[in-house]
Amino acid sequence: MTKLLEGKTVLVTGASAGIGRAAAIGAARHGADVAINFSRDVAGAESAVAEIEKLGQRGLAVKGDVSDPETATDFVARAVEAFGKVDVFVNNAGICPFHAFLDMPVETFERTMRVNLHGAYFMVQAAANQMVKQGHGGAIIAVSSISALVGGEYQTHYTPTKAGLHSLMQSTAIALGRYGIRCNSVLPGTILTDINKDDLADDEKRRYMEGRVPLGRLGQPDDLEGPIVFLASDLARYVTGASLLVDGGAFVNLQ
Ligand SMILES: NC(=O)C1=CN([C@@H]2O[C@H](COP(=O)(O)OP(=O)(O)OC[C@H]3O[C@@H](n4cnc5c(N)ncnc54)[C@H](O)[C@@H]3O)[C@@H](O)[C@H]2O)C=CC1
Ligand SMILES: C[C@H](O)[C@@H]1OC(=O)[C@H](O)[C@@H]1O
Repeated sequence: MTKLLEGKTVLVTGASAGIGRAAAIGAARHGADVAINFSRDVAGAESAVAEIEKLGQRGLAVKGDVSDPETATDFVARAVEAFGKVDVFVNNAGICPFHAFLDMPVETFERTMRVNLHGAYFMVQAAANQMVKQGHGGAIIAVSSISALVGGEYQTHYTPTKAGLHSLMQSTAIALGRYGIRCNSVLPGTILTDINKDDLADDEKRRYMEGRVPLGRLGQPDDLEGPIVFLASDLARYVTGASLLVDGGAFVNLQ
């Protein structure tokens, strides 16, 4: 297999499970040393690092809640201390506590904004500052969502954060292009992870969501591995400000 990220240092937020974990392990499989951020799941973080090391790469887990701006500078500083540089930053951490619109609790709305969007802003800023200091460019990838483009009845607090991430990548692509830093997003469809375990425990809902996908199945976390590695790699050297749907065709499936 051609390794696409040989010699690179990759940072991934929220990588103790799900899509972030798949991205981190995928980056290691492609030759990168990988630092992961995690919030609470120590066992998940340790096992992700163990998998990275099993692939012959260096791994590091740094604890921190991304809604706190200091987590961003700490994560980047710890990664640089361990690996000397940051080449790729993947903003993945996110929450989606499904809830109806009319009685959305203020704290659920604010927490979702703070984790998904404010956290991303400060993380991307910290990673970009490090890349600018290094002077040899870099790649930033945001795990946005198909929900950046379409709504969800129980996701009125969530979909604006995903549209915000998509927009953040477009604006940072402009702000950082002169430094050779590329900024793109992936837009996953429905991927089977902890974030939607309760929602999809309802068989009828799960069958409905599966039925919307032309490729005939819901996604798995490692379906994101290739698209994220590609955008991180030099194969995508002229790709910036772009977004890549990874949804089995769900978005285009009107009827
Ligand atoms: N699963 C899906 O269908 C889709 C997921 N996404 C996005 O993918 C990203 C990853 O989610 P999944 O892997 O699906 O779910 P997940 O629940 O397995 O992963 C979310 C990760 O974010 C971490 N996290 C949550 N709050 C955090 C905080 N305050 N600080 C640091 N880390 C925190 C969690 O610990 C977890 O590791 C999220 O941004 C989500 O919005 C986007 C589209 C579809
Ligand atoms: C959590 C949801 O299942 C998931 O999140 C998204 O961003 C997609 O829209 C899916 O609905």
